[in-house]
Amino acid sequence: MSAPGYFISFEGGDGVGKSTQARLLGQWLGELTGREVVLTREPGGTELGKELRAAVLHGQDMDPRTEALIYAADRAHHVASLVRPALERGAIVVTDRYLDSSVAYQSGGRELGADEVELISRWAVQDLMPDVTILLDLDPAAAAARIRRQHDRLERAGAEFHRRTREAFLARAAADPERWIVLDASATIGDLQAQIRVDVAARLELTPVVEEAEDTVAADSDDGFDDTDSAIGYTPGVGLLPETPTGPATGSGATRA
Ligand SMILES: Nc1ncnc2c1ncn2[C@@H]1O[C@H](COP(=O)(O)OP(=O)(O)O)[C@@H](O)[C@H]1O
Ligand SMILES: Cc1cn([C@H]2C[C@H](O)[C@@H](COP(=O)(O)OP(=O)(O)O)O2)c(=O)[nH]c1=O
Repeated sequence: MSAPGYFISFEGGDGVGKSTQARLLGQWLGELTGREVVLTREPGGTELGKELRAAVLHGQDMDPRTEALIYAADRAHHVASLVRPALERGAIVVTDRYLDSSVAYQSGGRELGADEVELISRWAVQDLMPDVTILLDLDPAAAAARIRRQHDRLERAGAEFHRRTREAFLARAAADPERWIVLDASATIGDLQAQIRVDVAARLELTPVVEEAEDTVAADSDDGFDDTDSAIGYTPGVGLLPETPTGPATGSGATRA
């Protein structure tokens, strides 16, 4: 039997806007459903994960298999100690990257076998997969221009690496349209968030309550993580909800069939 919570992942290249959108979605889903929301990320969603993140992003260079295993180890601990217990409590878990990043970066980017990379991670997490995965797709050069902090080891991997990674994400999404939502990340933060809310609510069979959701987007885009650069000016609450609500405007929460 599957856990009573919901598991949502954001995927895409570096700087496409995943952490910004994950934070906004998590905040809205909490208000909408009244459920606990756990906002997390890979690598580095746990204390041990922070050490693994530092090693893989800022440590010495390493061969692709070592890199793949560090991401898988981070994921195993993340799922066992944080994600699965939260889902079992009925929480909504929103993660900034998950297993699909390994397939895109370590297989698409580093050119290890896709099936092998997926197998390692599937083993690590005992096959726990997201209910919904949102791919924010953007030209890697445009995404890199959004990153104002110093680039890490993966971000320095080169244009061809990031082109392959983008293609791998798109191919993976095309192969499983029931799980994936693919969005053009060149849109504004507000327009993207509005679309994500509509799509996620539909996939998870949640009924958005527009009046209650309108006030939930804060101007502060700090995602709580220490090394992401996520400051941009925009008008809170403007353009963050669809013109036409997808569900009845009455009611006090969300329903799941
Ligand atoms: N849709 C967007 N348009 C323009 N800038 C954006 C957009 N989304 C995010 N940003 C900005 O781009 C930078 C990277 O965003 P972030 O959410 O940290 O991306 P990621 O988590 O994918 O690396 C931040 O400065 C953020 O404010
Ligand atoms: C989770 C994961 C991330 N990565 C890479 C992608 C990123 O370049 C880097 C760190 O992820 P992240 O902090 O999410 O980067 P960004 O905010 O720039 O998108 O690790 C992998 O190569 N494999 C993985 O399995």
